[in-house]
Amino acid sequence: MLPRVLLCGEIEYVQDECKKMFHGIAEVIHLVSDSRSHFLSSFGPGGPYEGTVALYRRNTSSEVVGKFDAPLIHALADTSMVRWIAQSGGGYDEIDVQACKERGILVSNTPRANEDATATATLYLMLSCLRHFSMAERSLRSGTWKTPFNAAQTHDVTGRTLGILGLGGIGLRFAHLAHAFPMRIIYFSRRKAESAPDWCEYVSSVEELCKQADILSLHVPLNPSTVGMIGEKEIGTLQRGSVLLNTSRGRIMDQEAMIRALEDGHLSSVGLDVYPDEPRVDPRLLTFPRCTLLPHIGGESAEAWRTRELQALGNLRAFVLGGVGEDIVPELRTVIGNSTTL
Ligand SMILES: O=C(O)C(=O)CO
Repeated sequence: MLPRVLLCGEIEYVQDECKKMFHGIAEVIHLVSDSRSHFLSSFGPGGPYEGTVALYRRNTSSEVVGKFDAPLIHALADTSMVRWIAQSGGGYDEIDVQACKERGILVSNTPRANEDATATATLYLMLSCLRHFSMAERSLRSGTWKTPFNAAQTHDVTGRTLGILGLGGIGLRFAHLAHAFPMRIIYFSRRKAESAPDWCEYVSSVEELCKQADILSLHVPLNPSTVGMIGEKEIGTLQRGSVLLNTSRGRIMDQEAMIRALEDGHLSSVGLDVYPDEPRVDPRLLTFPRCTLLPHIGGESAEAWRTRELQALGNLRAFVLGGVGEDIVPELRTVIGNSTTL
């Protein structure tokens, strides 16, 4: 019997490639569960997922199965042969990687795949927040032409200082896109990025970044050390009238502090693609017409989706063939070699 690979979330863009990639080496099966308990009880003998050694995972699967939190990972390790989870997406905050580490399950993600899409979305948010493009379009569509758009409250990009928090793939790509404009670009990362161009200045702390920037853009992954990283103190350190952009994860921001700063005008607007409790959007955010709000579509373009599906499946294929795939998430890189073979 061939080992089985379970798709927790559909492949939409590379179905033919998927068939070819696993032909003769693994049987690709689909999620049939309608609940978390059914999912977890289906890996045993005679169950629909018997013989599954690896999972492909999209965040959409959490609607049925829930997040891959510690209880799910432990149950999976107890009841199945699953040793690899290939997350489709750059963010893997819905998977408890520490629990995976304890149980010898490796996790890969798809860095690079949606760098361009997410950086472009961030650029759009920056321009829209400064020039109120989203508000202007809403006024046209509602039949009021330019009202309540008010040019006196909009601003050019020229001369602004863009502060980038996290110069990984997306942060760096955004820096390159923004460099087309006459602005100063600074960044803070845990360490100085070797790939940073000369014009992208390193500052030594988040505080310094907030002091100098009048547009702050967040590009760090969500993990226990980044939850609430931008809160009251950091927002207060930004200059009055600053703009905040977030295309990473909602919980990196303290949403209450952000809303208070919008209410008292300390932040002139925010451009968001992500929220702490998606798909719920705090209704208070909808009352600030100058903010641009997207429904977490930053990383979604046809090219990005295709690339991330291929990359995640490639990681699974490498695991099935050789016991280890690529793109293992940083927290688990030291585990390679333990418990990963079929
Ligand atoms: O790749 C991800 O994790 C995303 O959230 C894309 O927006």
